[in-house]
Order: sequence, then C-alpha cells, then structure tokens
Amino acid sequence: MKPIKVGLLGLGTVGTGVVRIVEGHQEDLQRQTGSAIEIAKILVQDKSKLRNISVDVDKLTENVWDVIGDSEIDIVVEVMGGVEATKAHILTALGNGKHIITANKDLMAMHGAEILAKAAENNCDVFYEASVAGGIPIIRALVEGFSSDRITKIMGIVNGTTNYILTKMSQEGAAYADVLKEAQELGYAEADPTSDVEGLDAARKMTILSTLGFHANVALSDVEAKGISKVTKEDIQYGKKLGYEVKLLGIAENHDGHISVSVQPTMVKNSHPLASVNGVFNAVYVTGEAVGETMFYGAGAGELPTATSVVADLVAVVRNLKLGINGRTVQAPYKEKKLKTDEQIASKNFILLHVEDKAGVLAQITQIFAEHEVSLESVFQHPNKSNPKAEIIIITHDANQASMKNVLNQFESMDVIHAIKSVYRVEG
Ligand SMILES: NC(=O)C1=CN([C@@H]2O[C@H](COP(=O)(O)OP(=O)(O)OC[C@H]3O[C@@H](n4cnc5c(N)ncnc54)[C@H](OP(=O)(O)O)[C@@H]3O)[C@@H](O)[C@H]2O)C=CC1
Ligand SMILES: N[C@@H](CC=O)C(=O)O
Repeated sequence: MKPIKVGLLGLGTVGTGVVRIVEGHQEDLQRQTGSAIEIAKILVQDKSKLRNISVDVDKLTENVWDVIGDSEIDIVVEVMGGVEATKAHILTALGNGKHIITANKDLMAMHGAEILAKAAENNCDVFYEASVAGGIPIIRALVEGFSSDRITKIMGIVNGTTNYILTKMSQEGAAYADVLKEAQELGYAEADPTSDVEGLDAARKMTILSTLGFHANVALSDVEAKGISKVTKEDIQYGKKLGYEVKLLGIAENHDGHISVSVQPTMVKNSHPLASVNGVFNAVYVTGEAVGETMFYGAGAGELPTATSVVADLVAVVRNLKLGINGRTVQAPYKEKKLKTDEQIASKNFILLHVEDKAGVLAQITQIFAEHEVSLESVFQHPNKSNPKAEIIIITHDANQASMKNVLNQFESMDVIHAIKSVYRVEG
C-alpha cells in the first residue's frame, strides 16, 4: 500500500505529539482511512537541537522548501506557529496543491478568509480543529453538529494557561508569576505568554468560534479583549465568599444578527458548569435556539490532546483524498455582520469599591445607579477597623454597557469613593 506522505512544519510540543500519535496509532489510522500515513519530512529551526522524541535525522530539514515544494508530499501539517512567514508558506503549499492542517489560531483568526479562499481555488482542504480548545472537537461541533440550528451564545474557557493560573490562585492561593512560570514549563503557554495572559490568545479563538458559529465574518478587531494580569487574590477571595469563581471567559452573543464578542475575567456563579472547569482544561458552552444549552469539555492545550485534534484532521483529509472530495472546507457565504452597540450589550456586574466609611455614602452611590437606571441585586460592606475606609461590593442586575460606563465615570469624580478596585461581568 502506497503511504500518504505528510510534511510537518514544526517539531515542538504539538509536532512531537503528532509524530507520537501517527506512529503509535498507525494501525488504527490505516483501518480508518485505508492508507498508511507517513511523516516524510519535518521542518525545524535547528536540526542539532536535543529532542525528547527520536526521529530519523534524514527527515529533519531547516529548509521549508523541502516540505512545501516536495511533489511527493500530499498534506502539510503546520505546527510551527507564527503569522506572516507561516502564511506565505501555507499559501505557497496550497498553490502547490497540498492540503493543510494547522493548529495556528493566530493565523486563522487573522488570515483565515484568505487561506480558505486560496484553498477553494486549488480544491484543497484546510482543517484547523486544534486551533481552538486543543483536544475538544468544538469546530466540528459548530460546523457540522449544529449546522441545523441557530447559535445564540458561545461562552468559552478557551485558554488553558490562564485557567491553570486562575485555578491555582483560587485553590492554593498561589502567586500569579510562579504559576505562569509553571504553565510555561508544562508547554501550555505561547512562546510569548503575554498573548495568553492579556486575553489575545482567547480573542483569536473566539474570533474563529464566532465566525463559524454565527456565519459572520468576525474580525479579531471586533473582539474586546481583557486579560487576567490585573486579577488580584483579593478579587478571587471576595468572589469565592459570594459564591463565584473568576474565569477568563470568551463571550460571543448573537441576537437577531447583532453580534458582540469579548474576552474578559468574569465572576462565574458556582452553580454554572463553567465554574468547575479547572486547571488546563477548557470548556465551551454553546446555546442554540433549538438545541438549548450544551457544553464541551476537555484538555485545551498540551502535546497529546492538541495532537489528537491535528491527527483527526489528518484522518479527514485522507478520507477526502480517498473519496476525491477535497476542497469542501469553504464556508457558506457569510451573513452581513452587525456589531452590537454598548446599549445592546447587557450583563450583571460585580463592582468592588473602596469608599469612605461614613453616613450617607451608600445612599450617594446607589443614587448614581438609580440615575442611570441600573438596578441592584445586592450590596455587601466590609468595614476596615484600622482605617476609615470600607470595601463595598455591589452586584447589579442585567445592565447595559453604556449605563455601566456612565456610572463608573461618575464614580471617578466622587470624593467619597477612594478607588474603583475592580469591575467584573457576572455570568450564571
Ligand atoms: N502548545 C499547545 O498546547 C498548543 C499549541 N497550539 C499552536 O500550535 C502551534 C505550535 O505550538 P507549539 O508546538 O507549542 O510550539 P513550539 O514552540 O513548542 O514548537 C515550534 C516548532 O516549530 C519550529 N519552528 C518555529 N519557527 C520556525 C521557523 N521559522 N522555521 C523552522 N521551524 C520553526 C521549532 O523548531 P525547533 O524545534 O528547532 O526550535 C519547533 O519545532 C502554535 O501555532 C500554537 O499556537 C495550539 C493548541 C495548543
Ligand atoms: N497557550 C494556549 C495553548 C493552546 O492554544 C493555551 O494556554 O490555551
């Protein structure tokens, strides 16, 4: 049996997992596809680097052309990361008739439309299941499983590094910097972890999910992203006391074609299934008009979970090759994109204020909420005996973002408010 030849761009965390699964599951893969799958060439930066997998050195190359220009190679698996140079390699490979599998969310969030168009021109497949939520087959669920429904909301814990950090801070009182270092050592974090902790990685994943879920061409610049670098132990502890866990959530909503997409640290009620998604695990909570609420859970990063999705894409491409139906990955035409205004985005909010502890202060604060028609669910006060300052936590009912901005602007200028310590969206 003539094997299907695969070229791998990258042999880091994910690439190593791909080699392990293709070699270790070869018999099962052959049974499922009717073909042997051979990793014929592997692009790396440095051939002499010590690796934790043994590969035939003749397969390693530092020249990308040995992969994307090799006429024997049918499928290119891109697990090297990067955007501009990588995009150029992928477009060239597509031009050479190669099918593409990528785990690269940065690339797909920024240039997905162009890459898919080039694939269509060349009757090639482009699959990118591993680009969102590592080992969870969420892209297939949105594209195939829910093709009959209209998705109204996608809420996801889609960054393993930040979920790992927040979990350790919540459960062990660990310090932010120490846990970040651990996540890097475990291979969860991006090469530059700023994109994890500042919410950019999650924003890229939410761009992909909302584009697929809402059939709209959502751009990365449409996503409002805020990370976890300002989340304090104090916020986490206060949240816990009131029955919430702090999670970095991607939240995409679609009401009658009006869309909003954001990434932000969120107070998630303990009773909500997303509150108990811990460690490097990811989960995506999808609500559809017909199906109702659903949740997908699993490992969101790491060598083997991520490689599982990559190799599943490989199986899909090989099956398509057998059937002669490659090039079907093109999206249906997008619907017109209408982004929600601040007046159309509503949520409950958690606000922690440091205020002067004297008569009438609470009345002044609640008056401001009333003026902007923000209704309050509850107010808690923690007096501080050692100084004339109190901590007040306010939970609002659903309030629109425009009103909340007005309230917070007014708080900035009030003498009795010493600090707006934190503001979180509340879910659940
Ligand atoms: N790590 C994870 O859990 C997940 C990662 N991803 C995505 O998968 C992709 C790969 O991630 P990961 O495996 O962690 O990355 P790593 O940094 O571990 O590995 C990158 C690999 O690509 C090679 N490489 C990088 N740049 C070049 C270049 N310019 N020329 C040639 N080779 C190059 C490196 O070579 P060398 O080994 O010689 O340095 C290395 O083998 C990224 O897009 C990432 O966002 C997606 C989901 C989860
Ligand atoms: N850095 C990412 C890796 C997977 O996409 C994460 O932590 O989730």
